[in-house]
Amino acid sequence: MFGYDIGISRGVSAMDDFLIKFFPHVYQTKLHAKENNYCKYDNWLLQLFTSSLYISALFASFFASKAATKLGRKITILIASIFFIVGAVLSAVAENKLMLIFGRILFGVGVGFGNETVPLFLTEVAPIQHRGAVNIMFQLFVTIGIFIANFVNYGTSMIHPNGWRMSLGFAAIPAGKSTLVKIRGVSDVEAEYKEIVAACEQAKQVKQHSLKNLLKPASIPPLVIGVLLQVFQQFTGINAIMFYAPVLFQTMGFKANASLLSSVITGIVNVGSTFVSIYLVDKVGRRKLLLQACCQMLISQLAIGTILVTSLLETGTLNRTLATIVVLLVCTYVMSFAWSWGPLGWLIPSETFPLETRTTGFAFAVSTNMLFTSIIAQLFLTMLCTMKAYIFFFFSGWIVVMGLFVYFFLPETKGVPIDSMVERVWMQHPIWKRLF
Ligand SMILES: OC[C@H]1O[C@](O)(CO)[C@@H](O)[C@@H]1O
Repeated sequence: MFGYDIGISRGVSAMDDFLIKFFPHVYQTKLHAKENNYCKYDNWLLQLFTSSLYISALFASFFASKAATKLGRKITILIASIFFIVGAVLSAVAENKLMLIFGRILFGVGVGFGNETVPLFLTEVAPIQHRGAVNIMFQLFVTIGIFIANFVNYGTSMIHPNGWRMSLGFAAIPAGKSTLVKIRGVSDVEAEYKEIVAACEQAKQVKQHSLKNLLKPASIPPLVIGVLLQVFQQFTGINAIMFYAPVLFQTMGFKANASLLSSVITGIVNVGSTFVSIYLVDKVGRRKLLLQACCQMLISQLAIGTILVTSLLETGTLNRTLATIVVLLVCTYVMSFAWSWGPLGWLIPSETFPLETRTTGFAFAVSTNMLFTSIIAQLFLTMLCTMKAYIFFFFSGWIVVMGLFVYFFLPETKGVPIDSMVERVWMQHPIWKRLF
């Protein structure tokens, strides 16, 4: 659901029928703008369409953390599905901006609940030697969601005038199915009920006041790392590509169809490279993947920036060869993100908190992800409009900072049981051990 939405909003916000209905000014600007005008989609309300969802998910993740502790992980996931269905239906039938944004907000609550519980659940149930791989199933399905959304948008963009409604409404299908499966027969109720009772009992055992506990030494390193990994994950610039690839490729001078096609290609690379991570994460560990990716992302971004600044800004177009090189570089960039910062941004915070602060601590990581995703969603088009192709150098600078952070502050957590992090990881680390 999370991935599907990331993929859907970018395509929908470039569809003419959608713009004419809700953002006629943007449509007018688009009509009169040249193909490669960096500012044609710069409209704060249009950006709010994308980012409202993440702002609501940000707040929802804290309620979800309470629900995950009190009701258990499974019930919280079920609650997420209900919000997904209502939110998707409301935005699909929207007749005005208010309905549209309200639908996005409800959908965002679903994302907050889902993103809080699913990665935690996976980490907790996984056998230790495959913990990384099992957790990365979350990110794998995020990338698959993005990919499916690309295809859906490609098809619905040819259906006038209501194709965009289908794109938004289809989000209800997978959520609807899982909820129906949940509430299907009567025979399962007993087992389910027992699980809920057991979960509540367990939750009572865990000491409350977990907010206060977050400031204890055992929780400070995972909190700092969990929050910063998410900030950095977004400052790799990935969502500038994920949300706005069609817009970005059009801005670079590709024609409308070619730009959709290029984003389908990046979608395939994204899914494929996540499998690489599943295969490697419990073998080579987390640190090596993150550091390798910083090098590859840096080189790709610098090269894209240089090509665009030198040729596009001067001549206004990219020739075929350069355009192909840019697409290839976007692929090498997405590839390295997908086997590192994408999945590990979720895995590491889910495996490093002690039990008493796990759900609250993880909620900080989730909400930081949402906050910075929405900041990028909200600001990217404005940044593109002012910085133009120099935006790639802006993200490159961040990649250097995050590489240094990993090198100095992030210990390896591969193969360490989640309840032994304090003795086996934090107390052994040259910097973090000073806390104890
Ligand atoms: O696959 C790319 C996607 O992965 C995420 O970083 C989530 O982990 C999203 O913010 C991004 O759109």
